[in-house]
Amino acid sequence: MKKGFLALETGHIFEGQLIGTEKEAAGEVVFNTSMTGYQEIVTDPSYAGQIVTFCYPLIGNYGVNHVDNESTKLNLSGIIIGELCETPSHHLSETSFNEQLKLAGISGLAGIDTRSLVKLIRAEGTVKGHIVAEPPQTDELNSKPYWQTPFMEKSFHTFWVDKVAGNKSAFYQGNGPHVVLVDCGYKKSILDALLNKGCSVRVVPYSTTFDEINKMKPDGIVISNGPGDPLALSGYLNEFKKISSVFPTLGICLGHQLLALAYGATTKKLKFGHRGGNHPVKDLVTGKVYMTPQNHGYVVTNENLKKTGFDVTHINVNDRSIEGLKHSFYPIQTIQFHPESHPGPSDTEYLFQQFIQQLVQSGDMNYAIT
Ligand SMILES: NC(=O)CC[C@H](N)C(=O)O
Repeated sequence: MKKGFLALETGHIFEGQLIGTEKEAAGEVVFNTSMTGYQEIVTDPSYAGQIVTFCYPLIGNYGVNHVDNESTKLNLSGIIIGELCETPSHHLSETSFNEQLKLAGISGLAGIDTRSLVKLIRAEGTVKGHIVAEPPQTDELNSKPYWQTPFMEKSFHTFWVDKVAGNKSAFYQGNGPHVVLVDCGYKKSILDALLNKGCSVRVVPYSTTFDEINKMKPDGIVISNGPGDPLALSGYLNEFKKISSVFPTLGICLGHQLLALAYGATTKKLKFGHRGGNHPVKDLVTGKVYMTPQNHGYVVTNENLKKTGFDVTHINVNDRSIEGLKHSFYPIQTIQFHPESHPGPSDTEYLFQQFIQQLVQSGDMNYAIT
């Protein structure tokens, strides 16, 4: 394997071996603490613009299959791992992780001391990084243009430029409530969670207007997860507000942030984000704490929240940040974490159940939730 380097905005350089397509890559360097689920992570659209460091030391050991992809593409900019396993063992495995990276045109580095990299990110905050074949010169490392790309500010729109060509609205017939899934870069597991409960689901792009959605006569709306800074969608907030003030709405991750912004809340960037499979979240209504899968760099803040009509329903037990909101007047529930899991625990799947129950009741439907 060829030598390769991770150069960080802080001036630190890590040496490892190039994997995947062995091309140069750049992005915001983040870390994920999940012990399994690398296939779901690399295919989760929310990582667009980011280089993901896997904290778990061995990656690739159970290979890659055709059922666990969260989207049809690998959306992240690169990956960083400790040890790459090239001899996977799993009854579903069809190819190796390295092969998957190559086919998708994604580069990465193996043999990196991920523990010290993660400690650095925790101390310095999320940093920009370049995966390169030659160690960069000091003057390059110190030059502003090298670090100028605003990965997170532009990742949503860059992701959609790539996606639009192959993405059409789709309809999936079920025998339950009709849900419009507003696609901001949705994970397949969100669609599956709704379909498994019998819903009919229409997937529409994030730019679909209230009038267009109204004509579809949905029973409810789910606004999905997605990449980048939620403020990149400022131009669409009015429509999200109109849609959610008429139809029962569930917002997940980016969808949660967008609904909060639409009603006048603010968002900020976390120092190093929440990405992993065991983030404890307290449901303030029941007092129960759930383990949740998470993947986000931005959060809704308490500032202005009173004026929005939203009440906090869930908080993060580690840093007390906002994890869920419910509107006091409109039927809107939003959550910062991922009830659809994949990867991670499905303890909060009950939120889909609650949402669908609400649609059934408001639509006066004769339908049993599975
Ligand atoms: N998973 C998501 O939807 C992430 C939302 C947003 N891009 C963030 O990083 O905070």
